[in-house]
Amino acid sequence: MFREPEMVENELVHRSSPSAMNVLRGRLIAKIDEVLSQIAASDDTPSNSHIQFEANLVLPQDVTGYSRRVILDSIRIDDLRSPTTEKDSSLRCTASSSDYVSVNPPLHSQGYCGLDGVPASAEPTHSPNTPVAQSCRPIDNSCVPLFDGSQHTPPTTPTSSTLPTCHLESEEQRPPKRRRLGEDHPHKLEQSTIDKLTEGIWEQIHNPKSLAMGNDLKEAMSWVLEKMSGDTNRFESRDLDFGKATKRCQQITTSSRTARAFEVIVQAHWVDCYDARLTALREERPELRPNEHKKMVLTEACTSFSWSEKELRNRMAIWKGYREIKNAAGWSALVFSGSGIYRFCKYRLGFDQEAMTKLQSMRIRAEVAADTLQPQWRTLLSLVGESTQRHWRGHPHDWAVGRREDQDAVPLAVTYKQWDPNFAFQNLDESIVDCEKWGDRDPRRSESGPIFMCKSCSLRQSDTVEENECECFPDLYSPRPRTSCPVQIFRTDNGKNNGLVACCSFERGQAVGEFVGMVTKGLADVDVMQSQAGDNEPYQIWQGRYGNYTRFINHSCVPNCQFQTFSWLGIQRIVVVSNGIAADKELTVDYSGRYWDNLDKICLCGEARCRYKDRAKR
Ligand SMILES: C[S@@+](CC[C@H](N)C(=O)[O-])C[C@H]1O[C@@H](n2cnc3c(N)ncnc32)[C@H](O)[C@@H]1O
Repeated sequence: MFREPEMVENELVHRSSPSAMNVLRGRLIAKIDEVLSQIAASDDTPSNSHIQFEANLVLPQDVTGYSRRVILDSIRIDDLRSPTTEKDSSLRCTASSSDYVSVNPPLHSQGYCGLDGVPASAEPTHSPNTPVAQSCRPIDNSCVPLFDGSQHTPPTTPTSSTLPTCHLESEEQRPPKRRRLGEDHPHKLEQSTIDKLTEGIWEQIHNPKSLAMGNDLKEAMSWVLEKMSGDTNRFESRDLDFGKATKRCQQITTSSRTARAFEVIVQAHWVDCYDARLTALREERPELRPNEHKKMVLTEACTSFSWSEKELRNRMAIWKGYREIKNAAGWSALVFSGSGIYRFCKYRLGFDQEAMTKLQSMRIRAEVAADTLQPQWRTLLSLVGESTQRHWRGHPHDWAVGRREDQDAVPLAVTYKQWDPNFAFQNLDESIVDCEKWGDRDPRRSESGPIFMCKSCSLRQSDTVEENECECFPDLYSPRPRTSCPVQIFRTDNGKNNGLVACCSFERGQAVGEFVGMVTKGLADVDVMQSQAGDNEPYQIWQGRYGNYTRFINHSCVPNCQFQTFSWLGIQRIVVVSNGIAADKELTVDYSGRYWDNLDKICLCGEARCRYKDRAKR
């Protein structure tokens, strides 16, 4: 019923005619030019590196099942770079409307950050019980945050006080240059197939509509069955109702995806059963040679499937790939792998040890995300006799994951236990306004409508699909349903306690998330984001006990994100915006000099250009 996709790309791999060679040559020259100019222009490539050109010789799966690497040539980066290569500094944030500030630098030494119960730096400095005086400094025109990063013992509740406060403050909005939709991006590195596969898995796990379960699935299937049995009541032949067609199409598309997930699970499991059958036969018939055992099992299977041996072998090669992915990355990765897995397993480009290591390291992470975001995925496993019990419960960000295969995920509270045995953090989608401080006013509101025009794009903002025109940050602000942001809280391995890692890549200018917490004022002893909407009274956003994943973003002297203010429907928001983030990278912002000036820690960002790594000497 669900056909495996046909191969449409990579046709040239199978041809060797002179014209095919010419086409290949032309394509390669264009590709190499593009990649070289991108790398030459990139800041991230150290000058003493070199680029190696390789080809993959893909052998038939039934011979080895792996591709073989052929090294062609290499070139030094230094030889590539021309003196005219310039850095794009357009994203250096020159103004934002918000600053992170730490309010009266709390007590800290090793690693408790200003956000009540945060992490540790490597440099113990003063007694955790001794408050360190910190004062708020005037705000400059940069939009980098000023986390306090210094607390050792976080307060359980925020306190209003007259103590000096350090915070992030808001400035006029000047958004970073954003890539417009549809704009060409000449400097984009092609992803390898394993990267495409893993990103596909993460995207599907974070998309609440990726699997159709329960009634949706039943309804779609019963519709298909009715249609097949000739009942046309539900969609007359002349019925061109667009809304109905869209709904139906969406239902069937998602259901097919679910059925496809069923298919790969069952096929991977079938390979396990095939091996088990082979082992049993070896014991039953020890007098036969290994090839004879194999032949017997294949013949048995060919008869049941009604396939030729060649056909079965070809399919088995792909199914073995599914099984390898399942063994490395777990069932959840298989379920959410989508159609990309077929191509990956059929052509096996990049299906090597490195890919396996990458898949192994995502095993627990993918399971945490799948269990907490789409717990119903496990019901699919009942087909192959696996446990359908959910293992990871709660909110996806109740867990701090590891990035290596041998690192388990741990409850978030455990990672703060040494500083705060009662640590608790409530995940919010939206900020909450502290009504004790603000009554029924929201200090972030500067316009009351009914019509709101975007200050960035000058187009209309609305919470209805028909009226909204603003597409500035569609992942966060649009009437369309939102998907979860593909990020995870992870255990850093260099003394920063937790951090935030990107599961998928984020384009430059794309929103990572809104800085969400409690909108309050007058707090001391804690880190807050400080901002002001128009002429309103300044406000603070405190993330000590309530907030979202933006709370876990660490500092880097070469950050890949920045804070920016944005007004949606008249309410000021503080948005973490990507400067261009590759999948699997830690998300970072620049906390700014003012934040670090008030800290007695060293910076552990590890960048060659780190400004705060040698603070003792300073
Ligand atoms: C907003 S929190 C970030 C999340 C934090 N790492 C956690 O585990 O909750 C800021 C604190 O993280 C730590 N931190 C962040 N970036 C750092 C860096 N580059 N070097 C050292 N410590 C850092 C500091 O303790 C800082 O006070």
